[in-house]
Amino acid sequence: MVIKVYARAKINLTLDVLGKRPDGYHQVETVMQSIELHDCLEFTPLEDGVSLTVAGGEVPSGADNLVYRAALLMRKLAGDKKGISIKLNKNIPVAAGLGGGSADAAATLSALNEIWGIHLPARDLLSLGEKLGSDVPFCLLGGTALAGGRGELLESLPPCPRMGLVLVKPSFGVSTASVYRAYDSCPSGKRPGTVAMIKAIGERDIDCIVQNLANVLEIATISMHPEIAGIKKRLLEAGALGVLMSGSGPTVFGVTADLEAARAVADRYPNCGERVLATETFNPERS
Ligand SMILES: C[C@@](CO)(OP(=O)(O)O)[C@H](O)COP(=O)(O)OP(=O)(O)OC[C@H]1O[C@@H](n2ccc(N)nc2=O)[C@H](O)[C@@H]1O
Ligand SMILES: Nc1ncnc2c1ncn2[C@@H]1O[C@H](COP(=O)(O)OP(=O)(O)O)[C@@H](O)[C@H]1O
Repeated sequence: MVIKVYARAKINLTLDVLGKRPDGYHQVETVMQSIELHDCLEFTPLEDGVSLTVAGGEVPSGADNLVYRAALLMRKLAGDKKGISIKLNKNIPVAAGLGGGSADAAATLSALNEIWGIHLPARDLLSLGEKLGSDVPFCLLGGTALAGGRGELLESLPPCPRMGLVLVKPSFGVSTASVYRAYDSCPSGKRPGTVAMIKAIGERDIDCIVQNLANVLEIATISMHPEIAGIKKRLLEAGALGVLMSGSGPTVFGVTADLEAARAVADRYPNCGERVLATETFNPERS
């Protein structure tokens, strides 16, 4: 029996950094949004052991993979011998600011919670997810949410209106740690209007959402990769309503009225060696 699961990526509609914490992480306040772009995972129960094969992405296939680490965490809880074979089909660009590894880890925690009959309540899964990464709790919840703390304090928000998205991922990846380090030495830019963004989402006002797109990490990542500013400019010229770098980057997303418009903007975008994808926002209650 093979159980197939989607692991959806995320974008950050706002990202504010409120300061540095004693544990070395940064206090963040960010409106996060699930998107349709997803990895696919296939789970096949085994007598014992954990095996992982990866297709389609430059990611570790052993114990360093977040899927493998999530399976080991769940196996400890499962007590008696439990085994699983996992096939990970990567579609989400890696080290891109789209939460790909976090999404895969969250999908693995949720799937094994059922397959191995552990049935942990949601709050316990969220605590486990936090051990694997700051974005994993959001990826467990999905939809539209306000995240605080390191990213583990979540408040669900009303579903964002369905919007088209054009994702432009340059050929390089960036490490989240290096971006936060660069941020610490950058002058802080314009602060996001998080309250105004939440109001715009509640009113399902796409124009107002676009006007409130803001990410304070952009200035740090652009200081290391100035070409990101050019991507933003070209996406707007191709017809995006608004543009923003997602998370620690380097992916830039352009917002459009719907998926069809996103495909049209992606076709018009003058590709300079980037990976360009058209997708849309995802909220489970809408599907
Ligand atoms: C920037 C954000 C925004 O959603 O996403 P991505 O760009 O990674 O998608 C997240 O804060 C990234 O979360 P995640 O990618 O899980 O980072 P983690 O593995 O937890 O941490 C990697 C490193 O980033 C730094 N880090 C991460 C989160 C945080 N709130 N403060 C930090 O300073 C720390 O140096 C940490 O060691
Ligand atoms: N299943 C996975 N998918 C993607 N990256 C993974 C995975 N497991 C471990 N990683 C590692 O996690 C790092 C962050 O990857 P990813 O989550 O895609 O980036 P981001 O945090 O920028 O969204 C990468 O350097 C990658 O090597």
